[in-house]
Amino acid sequence: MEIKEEGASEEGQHFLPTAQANDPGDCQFTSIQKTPNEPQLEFILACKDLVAPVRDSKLNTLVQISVIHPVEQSLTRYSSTEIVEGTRDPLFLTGVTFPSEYPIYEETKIKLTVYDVKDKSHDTVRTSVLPEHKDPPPEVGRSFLGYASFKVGELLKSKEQLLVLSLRTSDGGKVVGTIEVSVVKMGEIEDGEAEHITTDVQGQKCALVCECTAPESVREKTLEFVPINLHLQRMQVHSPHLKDALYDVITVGAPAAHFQGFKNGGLRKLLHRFETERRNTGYQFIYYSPENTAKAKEVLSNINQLQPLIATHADLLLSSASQHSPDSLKNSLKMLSEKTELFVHAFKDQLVRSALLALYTARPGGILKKPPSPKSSTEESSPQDQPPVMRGQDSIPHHSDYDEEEWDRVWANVGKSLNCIIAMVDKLIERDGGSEGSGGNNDGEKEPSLTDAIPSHPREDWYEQLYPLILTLKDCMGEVVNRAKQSLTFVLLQELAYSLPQCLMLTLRRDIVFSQALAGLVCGFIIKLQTSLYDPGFLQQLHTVGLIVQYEGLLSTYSDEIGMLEDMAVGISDLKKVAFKIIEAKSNDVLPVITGRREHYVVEVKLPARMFESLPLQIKEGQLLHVYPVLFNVGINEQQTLAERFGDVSLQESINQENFELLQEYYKIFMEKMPPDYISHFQEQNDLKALLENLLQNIQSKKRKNVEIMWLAATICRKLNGIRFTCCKSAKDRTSMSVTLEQCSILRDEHQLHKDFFIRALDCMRREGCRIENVLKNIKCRKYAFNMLQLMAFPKYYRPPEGTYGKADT
Ligand SMILES: O=P(O)(O)O[C@H]1[C@H](O)[C@@H](O)[C@H](O)[C@H](O)[C@@H]1OP(=O)(O)O
Repeated sequence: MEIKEEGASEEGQHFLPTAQANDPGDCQFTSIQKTPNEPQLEFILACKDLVAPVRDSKLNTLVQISVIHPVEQSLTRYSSTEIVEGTRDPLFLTGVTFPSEYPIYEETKIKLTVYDVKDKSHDTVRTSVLPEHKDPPPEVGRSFLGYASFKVGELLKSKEQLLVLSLRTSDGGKVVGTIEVSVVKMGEIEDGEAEHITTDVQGQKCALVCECTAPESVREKTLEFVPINLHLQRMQVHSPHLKDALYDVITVGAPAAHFQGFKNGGLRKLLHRFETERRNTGYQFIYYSPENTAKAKEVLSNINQLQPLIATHADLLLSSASQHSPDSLKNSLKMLSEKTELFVHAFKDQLVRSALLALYTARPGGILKKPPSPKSSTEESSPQDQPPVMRGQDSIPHHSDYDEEEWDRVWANVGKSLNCIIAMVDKLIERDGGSEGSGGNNDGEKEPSLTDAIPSHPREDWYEQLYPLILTLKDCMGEVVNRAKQSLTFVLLQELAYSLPQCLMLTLRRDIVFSQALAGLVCGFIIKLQTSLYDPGFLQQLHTVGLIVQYEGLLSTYSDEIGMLEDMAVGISDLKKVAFKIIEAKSNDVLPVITGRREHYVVEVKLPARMFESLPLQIKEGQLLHVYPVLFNVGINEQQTLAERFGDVSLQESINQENFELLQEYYKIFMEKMPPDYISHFQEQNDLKALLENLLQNIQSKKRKNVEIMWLAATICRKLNGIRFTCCKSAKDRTSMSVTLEQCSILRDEHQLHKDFFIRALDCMRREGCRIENVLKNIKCRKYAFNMLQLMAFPKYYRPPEGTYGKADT
């Protein structure tokens, strides 16, 4: 994998005011020779023999880079390296880059301060300008180890542009190790000389890249999101007799959270365990199903909408009453009744009831208070059956006081209050000489007892009669809202309280894996689109069915690769949430744009006008184009032998079975949605049904290292116009064996490669072809990283020729 440093720290660029940077006074300083647009200065850092403050304790080091400008003599924090853990000789991958416009001169001094970081969570680096003699204030979570400084000129003029400086304690006395500063020569990385830099330098784990391009505070471990060794493997076949043909396979390292490691397994297992634990957790956390959680959110949202509406309609009713207007009174009552009924209906679910009990059980204690109750004006002194109502936080009853029926009564009180209002309105209108009642409740029924209980008032004031009833309705409603909000929030908190920390870790892992998978998919989709742009059958398939995306995995179900495969399986499955949209490019910028959130992403692919014009209308109109990802895995190396003899291959078996079903489902949709004439021609050419049956038999046969599964899956994918991927851990060794074998098989099956030449062609591809270049690019050595012993465990056609493999430092 390559790491490239790009650009320079924006943080650093903002420290000095522009006026100062352009100050003619600066000309007295010696400028650094440079080519326009190239960084002015780039260097990398390494420490040696660091002395830990406490003997034998581990060091997690970071270097803070500060600049002392020759005019100001003030110290400006410029950037810092990544943290390198657990070594006294850290080599930092994060370089230091000063862009061409940054005002540094040979006289500019650079100060390097080395810290031991104890608590990474505090390690946000703040920018500041300090007087030179002042050290930065102590940082929480890190302790100062030592510092060194040098002038830029000294570095540039040093032998091989390398300085080895002693690191000293702050009083300048004790030496606590050395720091090497080494200039990166321009073009070095572009020339490929630095291609051997990997994420794991001499055992030092590092996940940072392009550090200098972003302010340190917003660095989030960039490299974790980058796919490993992503390439397009293309075979183009020219033949004097047959049509030319093109075969593409995207090769990429397994999308997995490599940096987090696989000690606890991968996503497939972790997600499953998380769900199970959540469900089975006992008393402290109550498990609510996703449906209940959704219901709680829905009820809360209904309450928030309806409560103010009801209050408004209640006020309108009072206003109609004060105007003594029967029609307006009836209308207001109608609206009030409708909304109140909706409100009451919202609580029909058992959830609030059970959540109230759960809340009560979780937080015993509190004071019981008398509830408001709906009553007509005559009922003031004789409430019958009045339920106690809890108010606010302190209202949760003692255990012995809890009355499970109470909620029903509180809730029913709203309905009763409404009925009292209806009865009163009827009465008032009736007494006012109106001949019709207001209609009672929804069914046209009145509550006779309530109506009868309202006494007659000559020349009565409607407002005064209705006001206390409206107040009671609002009170009763307030009581219901209080309880419902408390209990439903409690439901939502259960989920959060239990799952938040684990959920965040899992989400991060899933995001890391997904982003790697997505990068590969976007690449594969764009390539497929470009190669098939003038194939009408393909375009029709694209918008009517969508594309199959088939991944071939070569990971073993043993040791770390189990977790890798578990990550990969989830990452690939998550790709079904991605849809593509093709738009016309309006400028030269044709980079794809990804929008959306975890549940749904849209990738906009831009095509130049001429190409865009040739697309079917549906695609031009922006129809979303879907993908159907499937993964088939067959471990082939010595680790898989161990898994088969002493371990467990069930992960591979279930992945293959599940994905077979997905593939079959795609085939079904394909057959249903593509036009009949296309299908009849397609069937004449390909017997997909037989291939699928054969694949299923092989999946179920439990044969060891059954590579037939991969061959069949790849063949089916090609016949279905799909996008092909091949993956192993680093996509350089096993992947190389597999894609070359696939290419030779295609030449044999589709392009008349004679069987006598099969092995020769295969060896030749592996020895001379682009895969050995891929290996060279990755590890600076033309050797597949296999030894004899490993190869003995490989299926026959996966062994490279003599001389192309051996001990290689990967
Ligand atoms: O490209 P890979 O097959 O994942 O490379 C493996 C190789 O197969 C194995 O023999 C060797 O010991 C290394 O583990 C390679 O993995 P790296 O990720 O270290 O390249």
